Amino acid sequence: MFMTRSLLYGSTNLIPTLHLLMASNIFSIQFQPSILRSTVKLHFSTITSISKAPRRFYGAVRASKLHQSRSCCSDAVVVVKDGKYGNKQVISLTPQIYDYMLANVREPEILRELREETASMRGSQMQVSPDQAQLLAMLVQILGAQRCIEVGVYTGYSSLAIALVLPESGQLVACERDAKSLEIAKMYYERARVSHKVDVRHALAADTLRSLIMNGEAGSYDFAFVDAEKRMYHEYFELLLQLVRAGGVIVVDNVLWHGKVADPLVNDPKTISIREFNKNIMEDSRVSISMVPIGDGMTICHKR
Ligand SMILES: C[S@@+](CC[C@H](N)C(=O)[O-])C[C@H]1O[C@@H](n2cnc3c(N)ncnc32)[C@H](O)[C@@H]1O
Repeated sequence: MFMTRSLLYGSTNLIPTLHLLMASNIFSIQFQPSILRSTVKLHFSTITSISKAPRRFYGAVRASKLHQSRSCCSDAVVVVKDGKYGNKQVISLTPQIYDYMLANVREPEILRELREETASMRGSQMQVSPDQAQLLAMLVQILGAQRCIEVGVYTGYSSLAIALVLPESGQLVACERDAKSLEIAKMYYERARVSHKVDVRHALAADTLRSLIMNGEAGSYDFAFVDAEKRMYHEYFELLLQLVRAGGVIVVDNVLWHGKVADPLVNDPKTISIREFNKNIMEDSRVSISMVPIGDGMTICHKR
């Protein structure tokens, strides 16, 4: 069983929140006792029929009363009761369903090895999950990206997933402030024979992004992934918006922040920063957006 960060954080932070929301009748989801016992693997929720559902619907999921359907997997399927949208069904990821999903991820062997080697390391819950890495790699491939930036490398799981699908002439600028975790990342770039595609920048990410702009590289990148300091999301995004070309993509991780962004009682600086980021991006006509409930939530921003 993979322990993604969203699953882990769900255990400690979401239960009180869920109880609170249930008490306030904002929504009700009945968890199986067995699920509660293994709450380390409780996942917030995710949505099926993304292509069919109107974007507004996702807001309705958060705001309206949710009623659990009585089905064979009654802890999984949630029916949204809302006159405007009909009785839409969304799925709440259980450990069983998430296991199933992960069993359907094509994780390259070298990524599996990196994940397993770093699993016991401090901060390993920060790593993107295999399903997230697969989505990032696919976006890079769909874009035909040559030039990418990652903000927040850690031991290199997501950057390696990107580098593996870049063409031989491709470049990934990998921004990380922690030298120790970069050593592991570099070792795996070597092992995967992608070192020539990765330009490692050991510095504060915002400084690196500013230096790229100063170097005349604005508008020359196809893809960027943001996964570093949460209080800097606004700044990273503004800098990356300069660096990415029209038609390019910026993916921002942790936009659901273990569910805390949806809880008005949580107001620590990181939560406020991500909540503000989410609010601002909704009104930002420079990009089209899609918030995807994968991992801890990722927003895909397409620059116009
Ligand atoms: C969530 S982890 C990145 C996980 C990585 N994307 C992966 O999948 O393995 C965030 C990383 O950002 C780095 N970081 C935090 N603030 C930073 C900053 N201001 N500049 C550069 N790196 C930073 C941390 O050291 C940490 O390694």
